[in-house]
Amino acid sequence: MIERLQISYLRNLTQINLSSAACNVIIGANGSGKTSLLEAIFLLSRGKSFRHHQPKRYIQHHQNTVTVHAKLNDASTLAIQKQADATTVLRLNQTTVYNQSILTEQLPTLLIDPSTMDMLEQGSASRRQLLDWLVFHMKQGFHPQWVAYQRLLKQRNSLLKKTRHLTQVQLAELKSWDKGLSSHAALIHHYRERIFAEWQPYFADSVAELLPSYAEQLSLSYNAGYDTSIALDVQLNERLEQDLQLGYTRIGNHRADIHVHWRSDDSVEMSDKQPETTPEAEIHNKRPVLKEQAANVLSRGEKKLLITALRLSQLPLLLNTTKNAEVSGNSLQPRNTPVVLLDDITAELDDRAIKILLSTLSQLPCQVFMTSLTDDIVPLVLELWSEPNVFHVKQGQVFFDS
Ligand SMILES: Nc1ncnc2c1ncn2[C@@H]1O[C@H](COP(=O)(O)OP(=O)(O)OP(=O)(O)O)[C@@H](O)[C@H]1O
Repeated sequence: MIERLQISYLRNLTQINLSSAACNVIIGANGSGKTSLLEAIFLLSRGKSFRHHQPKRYIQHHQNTVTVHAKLNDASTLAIQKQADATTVLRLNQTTVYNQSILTEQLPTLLIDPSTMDMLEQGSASRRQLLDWLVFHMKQGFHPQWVAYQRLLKQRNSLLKKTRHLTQVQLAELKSWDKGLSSHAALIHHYRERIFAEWQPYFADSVAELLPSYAEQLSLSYNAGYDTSIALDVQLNERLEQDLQLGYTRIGNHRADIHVHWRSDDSVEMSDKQPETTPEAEIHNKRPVLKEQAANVLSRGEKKLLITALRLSQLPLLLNTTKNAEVSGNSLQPRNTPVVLLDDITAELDDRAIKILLSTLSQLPCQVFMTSLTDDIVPLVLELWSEPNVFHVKQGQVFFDS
């Protein structure tokens, strides 16, 4: 849990130094700097912003460096310093570390941002990251495999981009990369599949709470990104000509996806009208799998609830795993307390959903930072948490409401 947070030169936050509690409410007008505060915590945990990729966009104008420093309740300290050219320095307990994953592991951060509606409709990356966030924190072996896979994939893609006709030497090199990709792929899929199976009942529970009338209709599916019954290198070999034409690798773990499906009594009829071909069906040349995406059926408000359910359902699962917990007294306590960032939920969710979300969070051993335009949320927070911290943000200055 973050006890003290220091931020220098992040957007309009010049010098911030605050002490935090289990629940922290950040109230401020539009443009005051509330979201930047959440962005700072996310940056420390993940090494990137959830709003912009380029550091020069979030480093304060006329400054070269942004710094975020946190002291956790176990006295450990974490720090990130980023320059406009993306040069990054990371520190754990004042010692420089070279992998962001070390800080990510110390400070698991979950952003519940129901405004990100495109998550259901657009490319697979954000849905895949949703699953990978869980797998990273729950399966120790996952990250090294993922890093090794990405490295080989990058090499393969740059070769495919460079030429459409491989020399014998290049072909031999590519085949050795494919062997490596194949063995990493099998493990990555294995970890993802396991965690996905564990996640499903938690997702069903969250849907039952947040979207009770659709509890029967909504379900998740996981697509590995390739046909997992055949070794990836065999399939890559078969598709080599196509990949050379495309200039990139079309199948593999990097194409994995999570879908939310909608099933109704007339789902066959609905599906027949809008058939969806999954990559696996395409690879096999099988009959297309007919499915209806929940995003095609749900209203805007319901999609927000669904995105909230997807994220919220991850927390109890993470907290229930032994890798992330240790015995303290008679109970299991999380080793690294997850930090939940809630951005402007009062503008995105109705009162019922806010109540469910906050009461669920208040019962979990996690730390919460939430932003709000007004202090209407404070009475509910006071009901649910014993000693929340309330901050007011005005033009980049943070004031503690004692
Ligand atoms: N690189 C930058 N340097 C300085 N100020 C910036 C920079 N980028 C954005 N800002 C300003 O920082 C302020 C804080 O923005 P932020 O998004 O954190 O506000 P917010 O309180 O969350 O607002 P809203 O409720 O509208 O989302 C804005 O006024 C914005 O114009």
